[in-house]
Amino acid sequence: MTSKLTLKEIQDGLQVVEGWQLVVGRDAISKEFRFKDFNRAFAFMTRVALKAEKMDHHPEWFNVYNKVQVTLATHDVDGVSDKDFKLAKFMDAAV
Ligand SMILES: C[C@H](O)[C@H](O)[C@H]1CNC2=NC(N)=NC(=O)C2=N1
Repeated sequence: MTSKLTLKEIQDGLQVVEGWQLVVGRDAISKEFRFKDFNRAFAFMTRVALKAEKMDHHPEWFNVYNKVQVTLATHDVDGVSDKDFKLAKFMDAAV
């Protein structure tokens, strides 16, 4: 059963991942990834998409050229869950 993390749990989780921030005014975490070019950005998105589908947990993201803006939240609990931090850790390692 996925549970909604408390603010303290989210803040603790943010210490473990790299460069993620709490979205002001929303229960979500966010990070901007920058790459050398579009191909590398899109290859990253492809790797993450396959993992997200396997996890059945999907990012909200926006890509323009070499930048990928990612926001993670768990709709099922209307907040942030461990699934978001699991995907965030995967993304940090998948650059
Ligand atoms: C039906 C499907 O399993 C659910 O809607 C999954 C799909 N992907 C998801 N992705 C995210 N980010 N949060 C969810 O709660 C979620 N739920």
